[in-house]
Amino acid sequence: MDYFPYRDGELHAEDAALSNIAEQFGTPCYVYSRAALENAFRQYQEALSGCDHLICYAVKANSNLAVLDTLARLGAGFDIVSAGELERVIAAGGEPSRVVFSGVAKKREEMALALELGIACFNVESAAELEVLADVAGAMGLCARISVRVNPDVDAQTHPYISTGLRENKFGVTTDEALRVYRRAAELDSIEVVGVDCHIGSQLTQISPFIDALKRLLELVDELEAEGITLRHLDLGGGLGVCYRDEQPPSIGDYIAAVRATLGERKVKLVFEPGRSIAANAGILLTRVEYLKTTPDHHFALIDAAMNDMIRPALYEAWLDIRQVNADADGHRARWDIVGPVCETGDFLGKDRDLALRQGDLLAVSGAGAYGFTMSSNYNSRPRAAEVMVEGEHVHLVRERESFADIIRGEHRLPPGN
Ligand SMILES: Cc1ncc(COP(=O)(O)O)c(C=O)c1O
Ligand SMILES: N[C@@H](CCCC[NH3+])C(=O)O
Repeated sequence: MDYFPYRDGELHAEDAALSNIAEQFGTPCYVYSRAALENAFRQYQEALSGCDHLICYAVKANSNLAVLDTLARLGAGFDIVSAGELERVIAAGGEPSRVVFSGVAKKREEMALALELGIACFNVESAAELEVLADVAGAMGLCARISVRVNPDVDAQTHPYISTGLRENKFGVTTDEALRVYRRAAELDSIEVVGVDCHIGSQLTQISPFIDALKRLLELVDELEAEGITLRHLDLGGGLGVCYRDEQPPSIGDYIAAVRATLGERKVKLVFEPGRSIAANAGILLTRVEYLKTTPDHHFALIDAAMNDMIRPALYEAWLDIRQVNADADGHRARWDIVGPVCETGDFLGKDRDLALRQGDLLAVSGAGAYGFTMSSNYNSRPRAAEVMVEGEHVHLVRERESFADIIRGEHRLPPGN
């Protein structure tokens, strides 16, 4: 199902014409399809039917309240990495009892908030964190449910910046260290051991690294069981890739089926933390060509979106498809570099794209629903983009474009006379 189809020569989001959205809300603007989000989430649900599970959407991928609300209504849990993400989940109507808390450097006050709200589980990433958590929970007279994040040392075969399950990465603990952390956790009154987790990286396009990681976790589960420490859930993290260009990631169904087959008859609750595979292809970034400029070496299309709006191409050399909203455009056909207004040579959204462009044309950057807006910034004092969510032909403004007042909120000049 294509949630961003061409109809009568014009690109739409579901049944809403992108040109109307640009007219009404301006550009740059993130446009999300509610149906696409729901469809991806339901694929996880269907693949996990008949099996005790919790699908904790990774809030960092796209934390807009409307996105969280959409998923919460389908029964999603949430994977968070900060108190701010937890507050967002609550603000969107999510259930704290379905939240897992990942992150290598949780602060005491973040732990306290999560304990007060009664989250499902802390994914503990070090022995030192366990001690602090036990102390915070003890002082509150509460018990913290924990899982230990294991770094299984498997190669996720993805971009090095988004690979997290190798020995040299900062995430989690080795399996040997995990045994020690679990033994210590079992001794602490304010800690309840409930699970084990890992997250080996993002944008994985093969199943085998997931299965290798799972097998290592299962060995650990058995070792712990032999010591009398029983785990109730197994959290494989997120990481399933999507097709941005020509990648062929496994389908959600095939991935989950492979996990279930590896588990066999074991009775353990399965937890997943998908982000990208739910949100990436549910969003586009709508932008307008401000100017065209041809130099001796290059054709540049200067657009009104920039690396501050979508940093993935600059940060990971990520490739995102760029389509013309008007399919019948009869502009200047050339191989264009699609670049933004920011004063950095790395400010590009695409290079060498075969398009027929005119000044004023609208472009849609695909695969922008995950790690798009959430990684945006105010660099160059640019207001962050508006976000809209489409439902059929209805378009809801789900985040207003920032104003200059928003940008300088909280800043102060020096006191007069100094
Ligand atoms: C702990 C954890 N869980 C889940 C995710 C979501 O990953 P993805 O968006 O690749 O599914 C991430 C980000 O990579 C993460 O760090
Ligand atoms: N931000 C990354 C994904 C990292 C996920 C965080 N562990 C991306 O855009 O691909």
